[in-house]
Formats: sequence, structure tokens, C-alpha cells
Amino acid sequence: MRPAILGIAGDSAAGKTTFTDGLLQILGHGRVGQLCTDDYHRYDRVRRRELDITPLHAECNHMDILAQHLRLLAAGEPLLKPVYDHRNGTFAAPEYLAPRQFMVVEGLLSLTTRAMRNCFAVTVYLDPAEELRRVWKVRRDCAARGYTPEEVVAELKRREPDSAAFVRPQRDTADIVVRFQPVEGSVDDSRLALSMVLRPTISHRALTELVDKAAADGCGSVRLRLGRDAGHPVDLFDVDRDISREETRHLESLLWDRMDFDHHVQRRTIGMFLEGNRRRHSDPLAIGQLFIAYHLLTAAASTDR
Ligand SMILES: Nc1ncnc2c1ncn2[C@@H]1O[C@H](COP(=O)(O)OP(=O)(O)O)[C@@H](O)[C@H]1O
Ligand SMILES: O=C(COP(=O)(O)O)[C@H](O)[C@H](O)COP(=O)(O)O
Repeated sequence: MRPAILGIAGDSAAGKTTFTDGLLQILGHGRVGQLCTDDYHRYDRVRRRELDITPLHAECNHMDILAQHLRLLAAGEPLLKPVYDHRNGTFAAPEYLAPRQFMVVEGLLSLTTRAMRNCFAVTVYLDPAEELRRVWKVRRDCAARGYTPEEVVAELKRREPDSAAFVRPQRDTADIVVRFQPVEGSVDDSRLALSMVLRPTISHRALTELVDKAAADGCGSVRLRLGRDAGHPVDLFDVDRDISREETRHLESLLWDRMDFDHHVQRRTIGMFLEGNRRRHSDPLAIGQLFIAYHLLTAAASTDR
């Protein structure tokens, strides 16, 4: 069986792992496999320091082996995957990875080449406001990866040229760009606006109908409009940061209903993220996760695999 593969790219701490966690909840852990492209780093943490190279640079990653492994997965073949351990910055023993019905491939450079992108049914670029990402990066790297805030801030600065050269260009290639935006001058995670760029590379018809229905039912905080992104026509989907609980529940329930054709989908709690070691909930995150899960399910259902 050939899996339906979702490719997620975005800068460090853009929320790739957090977003993926919710997708796994929706689709069911048992039938989704995961691959993180960090495992394809060419050098460990010490060697990167010695070479003064950042993990964002294509040369710092085995891009050829990653592309080869994506092809294997897309063909339904198993592989032996390298393992990078973020807790200590070294490599562990390789792991056997067999494709499942759905696969989520996420990482800094997962959408880099056309050959890689061709392996995916749906592609997403996570593009949170930069000030938000910086806060998230400091918080996560200090809580989970043994860095001090000063080290993370210095690393962000050191990475900026590679971020511009290797990570951000992927934004223009994704079917969907997901952006979380805080209130100006604040980075309150509980009040983020969600905006999504929906490119015509995949069909958004069912979702546009759904948004129309939500609007007709009185959800004034959700909007869909035609716009342009990087000079091209796109649909722009916006959810206000002040959306009420009631509106959120209604929108979520419309999205869950749309996925009823798949009997394995479970209405679990999604939209969870870690603030340091504390688990918190985000409505815009949950809505984004439901949108993307729906796309992956319909892509899987519409393709002969
Ligand atoms: N949608 C979100 N809402 C609030 N906080 C988030 C969200 N996504 C990520 N975060 C915060 O950012 C941190 C880094 O996110 P993570 O998913 O580990 O990023 P990545 O996998 O892209 O490096 C998380 O630990 C969490 O604190
Ligand atoms: O930028 C990232 C990618 O991970 P993520 O996208 O999850 O931030 C990490 O800094 C590198 O993989 C190196 O890891 P470390 O800094 O642990 O050596």
C-alpha cells in the first residue's frame, strides 16, 4: 500500500512537531507514521560548531538520502532511518520505518526540491509571526534541549542568513501556508489569529463551502476571500483572534462532520501545545489541524493507492 504523505516544512520552532501531534490524534496514531528530517543531519552538534555550519544549510544535511527515503516511502517501501537525538546532539542507532496508511514528514527542509515535493499528497509551510517563533524557540530549546536563553538568541542571529536562503523559500511551494499572528506588541499564545494561504495546487472547494456555511450560521470571525500571494491568485482564510468559544466549537464541529466518511477518525482533544512543561490548549491551532487533516484524508480517499 502506498501511503498518503503530508509534507510539513518551517523554521526551527515554527510549530511543526506541535502541529503534527494534533494530526496524529485526529487520524489515529496506529495508522500514521512519522519522519522528522532532523534525523538526516550530516554532522552532530559538536562537529557543526567546529565547521561553523548551521543545520539549516542544505550541505549540513544528507539531502540525497532524504530524497531517496521519501521516494521509498511514497512507493510503499520500508527503510532504515538515521536517528538524531536532540537531547544531546548526537546520532543514535538507525530505526526501521515501515510506511503506514498516512505519513507525516516534517522538518526544516522537507519541501526543498521538486522531486521531494512530488512524494507528498499535501504540502504545508508553517509560518508563524517571527516574533512569536523567537519566543517559542527560546522557550522550547531551554526547556527541552539544554540551551540558555542567551545561547538561543545568539543562535537565531547566526542562523538568519541560512534561514533566508534555505528555509523561507519553501513557503512559495506549499499547497497551504499556515500563519499564527499575535496581537501587535504582545505574544500571548492564547490570543492568536490564524490565517491560511490556500493555493490552487489542491482543491479547496469543500472547505470553501464549509466556511460559507459557518458564515451563514453566524460565525462572523471566520472569513474567506480571494487575494494574491507572491503575485499569484489564492484563497485567503482568516480566523480572528477574538473568535468566541461558541463560534470555534461550531466551526470545529463542521470540520469533524466533514471527516465522518472516515470511520477511524476520532473526535479527540486537539490543539494542545507545550508552554515549557505545561500543556495548554489553542483554538486556532485546533482549527488549523482539522483543516489539514481533512485535506490529507480526502487526498488519500481520492487517489488510487
Ligand atoms: N500553535 C501554537 N500555539 C502556541 N504555541 C506553540 C504553537 N506551536 C508551537 N508552539 C510553541 O513553540 C514550541 C516549539 O514548537 P515545536 O512544535 O517544537 O516546533 P518545531 O517542531 O517546528 O521545531 C512549542 O514547544 C510550543 O511552546
Ligand atoms: O533547528 C533545528 C531543527 O529542529 P526543530 O525544527 O525541531 O527546531 C535544530 O536546532 C537542529 O535539528 C539541531 O538540533 P539541536 O539544536 O538539538 O542540536
